[in-house]
Amino acid sequence: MIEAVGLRKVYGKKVAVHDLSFTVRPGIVTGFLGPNGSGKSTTMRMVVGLDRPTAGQVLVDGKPFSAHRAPLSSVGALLDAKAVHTGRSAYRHLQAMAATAGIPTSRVDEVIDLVGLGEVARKRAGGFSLGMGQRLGIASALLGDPSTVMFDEPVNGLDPDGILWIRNLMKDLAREGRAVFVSSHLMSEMALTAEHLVVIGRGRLIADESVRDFIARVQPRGVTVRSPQAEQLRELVTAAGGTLTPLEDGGWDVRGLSAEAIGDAAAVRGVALHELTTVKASLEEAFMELTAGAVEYQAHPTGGPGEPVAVPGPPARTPQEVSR
Ligand SMILES: Nc1ncnc2c1ncn2[C@@H]1O[C@H](COP(=O)(O)OP(=O)(O)OP(=O)(O)O)[C@@H](O)[C@H]1O
Repeated sequence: MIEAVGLRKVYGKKVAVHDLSFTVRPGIVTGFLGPNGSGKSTTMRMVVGLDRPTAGQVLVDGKPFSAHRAPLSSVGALLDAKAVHTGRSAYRHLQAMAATAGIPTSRVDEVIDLVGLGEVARKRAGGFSLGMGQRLGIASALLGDPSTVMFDEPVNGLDPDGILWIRNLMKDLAREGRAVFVSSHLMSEMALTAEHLVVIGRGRLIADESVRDFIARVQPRGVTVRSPQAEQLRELVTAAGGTLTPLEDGGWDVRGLSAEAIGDAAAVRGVALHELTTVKASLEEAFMELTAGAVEYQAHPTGGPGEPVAVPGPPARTPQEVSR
């Protein structure tokens, strides 16, 4: 478990983290989100004592990381996967770490199996692919069987198999009762992995709540309605002040009315409905909306011919958004 209380970090004139308080609880995956430069890495480094807070404190299982007798058993961190690339084999690298921390060698074999590096464990880790390096970084993080794991951008640059593997691993680690804290830029991935979110912008807390509550803070994207009585549906929606746009598969996207209002109006007029679904915003849409004022390095549209415009438009609706 991680508890940050009034955490602050100043580099010269730059306030990287402002009075940040949040809790990462055991048994769930907590996603750590924020635009570039918002202070995620700085915060994670403070958790494991790699950066000293200017003010406030961060506790792991009730005490500072430095006060733990067996730090590798309190927090296992993957902060920079490249940092574990070495001239040694993966096995020797983990064995050296284990020896330093008083961890039995049998645990080295366990974590090598756990991350699926068995076949290459005796090869020089410096020659590893990004995905293999990531697995070795995770093996290092898990070596001490820690109660808390913390991963900074663990799926960066990985192929779909690697991403799926890390997603399942994080969920399994949480199911085992560990606190799992993970940062990522990939919103669709976070939506599939995290149950809870800590969201920051310019070093300040924007949200510390469930993914569901975070998404519920923004307006739904409309209501999908399907009816065999299309004409009557159109009339009743228009009469109630809503607008309809036909969907490719025969349904309607209704704006300006809630699902309840449409359902009630249809019931009064005896119009059958085969579908009535509120379309929630995706995590990405909610994130864009709620962090809009907190983007450190904003790209501005230049308007020049052929110039890419960096401000994102609303993404197309996906089945995932409908079902969330
Ligand atoms: N050692 C340092 N010295 C000076 N400024 C720093 C240092 N480390 C980070 N910063 C600044 O603090 C702010 C937060 O940086 P940090 O790397 O924590 O953000 P981040 O959310 O992890 O960003 P990203 O998503 O791009 O990795 C940035 O403005 C960064 O430039």
